Amino acid sequence: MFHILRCSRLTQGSDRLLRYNVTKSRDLLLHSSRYGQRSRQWTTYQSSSNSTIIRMWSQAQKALRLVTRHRLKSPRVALTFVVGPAALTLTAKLFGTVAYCSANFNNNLPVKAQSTEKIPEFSWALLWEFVRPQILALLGAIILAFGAAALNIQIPLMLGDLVNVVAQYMREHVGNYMRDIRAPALKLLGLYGLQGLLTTGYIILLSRVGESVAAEMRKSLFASLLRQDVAFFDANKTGQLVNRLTADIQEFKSSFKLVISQGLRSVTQTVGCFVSLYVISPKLTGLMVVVLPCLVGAGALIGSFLRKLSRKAQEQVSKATGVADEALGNVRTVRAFAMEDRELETYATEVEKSALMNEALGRGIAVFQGLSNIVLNCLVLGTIFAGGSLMAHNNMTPGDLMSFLVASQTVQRSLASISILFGQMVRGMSAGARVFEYMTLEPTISLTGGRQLPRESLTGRVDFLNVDFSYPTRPGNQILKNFNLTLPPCKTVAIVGESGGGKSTVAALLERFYDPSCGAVKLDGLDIRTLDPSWLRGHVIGFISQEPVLFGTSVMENIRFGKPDATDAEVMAAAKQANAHTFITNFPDSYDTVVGERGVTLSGGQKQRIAIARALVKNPSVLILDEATSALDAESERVVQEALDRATEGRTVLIIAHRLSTIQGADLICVMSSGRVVEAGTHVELLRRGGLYADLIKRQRANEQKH
Ligand SMILES: Nc1ncnc2c1ncn2[C@@H]1O[C@H](COP(=O)(O)OP(=O)(O)OP(=O)(O)O)[C@@H](O)[C@H]1O
Repeated sequence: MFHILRCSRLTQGSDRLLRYNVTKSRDLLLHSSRYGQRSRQWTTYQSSSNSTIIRMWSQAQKALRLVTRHRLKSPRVALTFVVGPAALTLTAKLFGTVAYCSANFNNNLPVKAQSTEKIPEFSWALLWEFVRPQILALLGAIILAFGAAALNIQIPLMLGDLVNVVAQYMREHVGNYMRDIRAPALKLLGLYGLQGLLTTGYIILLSRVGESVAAEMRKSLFASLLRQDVAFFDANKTGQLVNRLTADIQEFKSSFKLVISQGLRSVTQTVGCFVSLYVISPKLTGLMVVVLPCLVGAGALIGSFLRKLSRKAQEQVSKATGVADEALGNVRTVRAFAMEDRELETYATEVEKSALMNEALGRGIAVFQGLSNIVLNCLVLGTIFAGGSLMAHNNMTPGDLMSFLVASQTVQRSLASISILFGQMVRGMSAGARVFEYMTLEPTISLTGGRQLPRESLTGRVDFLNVDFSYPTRPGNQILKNFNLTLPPCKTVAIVGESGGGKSTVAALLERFYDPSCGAVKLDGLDIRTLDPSWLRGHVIGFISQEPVLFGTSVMENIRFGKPDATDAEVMAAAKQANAHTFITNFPDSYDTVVGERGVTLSGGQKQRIAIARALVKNPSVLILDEATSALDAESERVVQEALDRATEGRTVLIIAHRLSTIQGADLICVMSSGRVVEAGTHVELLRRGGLYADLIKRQRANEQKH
């Protein structure tokens, strides 16, 4: 029965592990679930230990009844009947649980935490900044946890007193059993009650501290991430950044809480119970001091082997999850190519590999547990033999032996938990260090600071003067070389040229997403590096891209994104200018229509017109259109083009174009090649010149005729 129970718990453990990994890609779920698992496991571990003591006591009572019935008065026999079976159950159960928990705890290590990626340094000073506002609650939690641990040291001694009363009554059959047992029993009960209260108190306080520290860390990290340069996001994957915001902070919070509560408790109990053990029986304690380190060492060896197995299994599960994540994320492409079966096959292969690895891990855990049970039962038997011999020579009472066994279990349990907590602390500090790394990162282009020009006097003239530029992620690849271009106020300038020639890069420099390595970008004759970047992006420049990104909120909120304090009337005026008002008001919820994730419920043309309204609501002096109509069909293009023509009136406009038909009316067309402008003029002038532009037009017309 015991074995079946254990097996079922093992299976549950693997299932949980698998579920946990399957949700890995969904960071938020993963981490709440991971924490859930950890606290569940910890509770299992704790409650099973506590229930073991209760079970031990009830078994001892059963044995006592047996002894009384058979009038067995010899202490040796009493020992065998009373303490022996109970202690055997206790130790087997306790260490079985410890083995299970240690193995399973390690199963749940995040792959990332074990990977070989460079780990930044942990900053205690920064942690202090977050903990300081909660210092009173934290001190309160520490005091309560310390009190609970101190009481736990008393429990074995009081259990011993209780057993001594029982044993004496059995031996002598004098006195009033109920009267004699009442005082120690009530004392023990009071102790349990007080310990329960202290435990509740410190868990509540610690959870308050943990949650508030984690929330502040999240806010601070998110604020720091939002401040970073665009180049930072070129170099770091969004998933990894979100991971720091969720997984790492969750890991740090769990470790912080566990290390303070359980760590303090375990260390206090280990030291306290060890002193108790020595006071009860120095000889037996000496024996334990010799044997215990050998067992702990052997356990650590097997544990490290299991950890390696666990890591491999988890990496495999992550791989399988990656396949599912990609297929589900790109389900339209999978459907369009009818690749469902192939995706399923790939996923199934990866899942089967991970199942095999987890099975091997399960076998390893089973062997570990089996061995632990055997060794620990032998240990208890040894203690009983040695203790029995001491009792036979009247050097120990049954109560002392009971106290010794319970206290030694507390020591073993505390040692096991310290070893687990040590690993947890290392992981927590690594996670914290990763969080602090980005929290302290200073962007090279700050969000604010610099001049803001009066709106009335702003002409909107833009100059690119001798600009050289390479992307920070590819410093060896120079995109712009001595690039010069002027956008005269209220004129439309189009840039055309080969794909990858650097047209969008010009727009990115104007928005000051990057700074040129040489030369300058000027607005109204002022280097934009001297201007306030938030003012520049928020008030001066409007940007409409080929694939507009909308947020999953209402149409109203999406347009207002361009100017948070815009009134409803301003939003509607912008929508009218963008040819969007009619289709928006045709929706049943009008401007309150929720557009779905990234605007998935709208057509391409509708999305684009909302994006135009979003750009127009801030009434920008300079408008950048990056291939704004190239993703649309002919009818949508016509409607959007109409909106754009209206939107560009009275502004300086930079059009980045592929389809040359849309820019023929531009005041100036610049042809880019090898990172610089090689031809410039109007459509007619350039055609007449018969250079690169004329070639591009010819090629495009030929292509159109072919189709
Ligand atoms: N964030 C980035 N990090 C590194 N390199 C980049 C980045 N963005 C673009 N590039 C590179 O810079 C070069 C110019 O890209 P850009 O997008 O400016 O070209 P483009 O002329 O707009 O191209 P297309 O017409 O195809 O959109 C390309 O070689 C591209 O690979």
